[in-house]
Amino acid sequence: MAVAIVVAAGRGERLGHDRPKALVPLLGRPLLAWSLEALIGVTSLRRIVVVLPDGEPLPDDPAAWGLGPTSWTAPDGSARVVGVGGGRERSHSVRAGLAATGEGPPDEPVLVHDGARPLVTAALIAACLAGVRDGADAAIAAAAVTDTVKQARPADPSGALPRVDRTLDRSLLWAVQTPQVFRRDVLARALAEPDEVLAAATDDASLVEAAGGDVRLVAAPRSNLKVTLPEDLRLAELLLGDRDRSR
Ligand SMILES: Nc1ccn([C@@H]2O[C@H](COP(=O)(O)OP(=O)(O)OP(=O)(O)O)[C@@H](O)[C@H]2O)c(=O)n1
Ligand SMILES: C[C@](O)(CO)[C@H](O)COP(=O)(O)O
Repeated sequence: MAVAIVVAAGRGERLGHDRPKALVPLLGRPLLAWSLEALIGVTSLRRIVVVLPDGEPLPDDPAAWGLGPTSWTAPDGSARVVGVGGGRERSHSVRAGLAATGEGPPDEPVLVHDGARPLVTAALIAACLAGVRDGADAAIAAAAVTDTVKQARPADPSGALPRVDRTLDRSLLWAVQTPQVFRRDVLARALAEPDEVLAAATDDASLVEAAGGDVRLVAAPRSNLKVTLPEDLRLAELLLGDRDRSR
C-alpha cells in the first residue's frame, strides 16, 4: 500500500485568476478534481491528503467537485481522502500533507503530486509508485527535453539582452514533473530541513538529492503539464477534450 499528497494550496499568481488555482474551473469542475480523480482510482493508495489554501475545506460532498459520491471514503467506510491547510511555500505544504498521512512503515511509498497537473494518468502514477524499488529512494516523472537549452549570464540591470554562456547537452536533460514518489523515511528526513531550505526547493526530489539520495526518473509525456500560465489552462482543456473523445 501507499499514500498520496496532492499539493493544491498555492495562490496561482501567474495564472491570475480570481480564486486559488486549484479551484479554477476546467471543463466544468475545479482544476484539482482531475488529478484527484485519477489518484482516487489507484486502489493501492490507502490515504490521499489534499493540501488546500487556508479557508478552503474539502467539500463534504465530492459531487461539489464533480466527483462520485463515495470518492472520499475507503471500502471499509473510513475516510480515505482528507483535507489539510497548506504552508507558505510548496515544500511547506508537502510537509503539512505528510503529517496528515499519519503513521506508516519507513519504506512505505509516499506520492506527491501537484494539483496543478490535471492530466496525470493512472499508468504514470503506477509507474512512479513502482519506481521506488531496488534501493531507490525516489522515483519522479520527467519528460525528455525536445528544445535546445542554453545557459545565460544573469540578466543585465541595464536591460541589455541576456548573453548566452553555453548550450547544454540536451541528451542529459529532463523536464521534471510530478508525481514524485519517495520512501516515507527519506521524505520525512528531507522535510525536516529548516524552513528556508524548504522554501528554496522547487521540487521535493531536490531535497533528497541534496542529502545524497538515489532519485530515479520515470519517463512521462509532455502532456502531463503543469497549469501555470493562462495558456496552460487552454492547453489542458484541449488535451482533456482529446482524451475524452479518444475513449
Ligand atoms: N505554498 C504552496 C505553493 C504551491 N503549492 C502547490 O504546488 C503546486 C505547484 O505550484 P505552482 O504551480 O507554482 O502553484 P502556485 O504557487 O499556486 O502558482 P504561482 O507561483 O503562480 O502563485 C500547485 O499545485 C500549488 O497549488 C502549494 O500547495 N502550496
Ligand atoms: C514540482 C514541479 O512541478 C516540478 O516541475 C515544479 O518544480 C513546481 O514549480 P512551481 O513553481 O512551484 O510551480
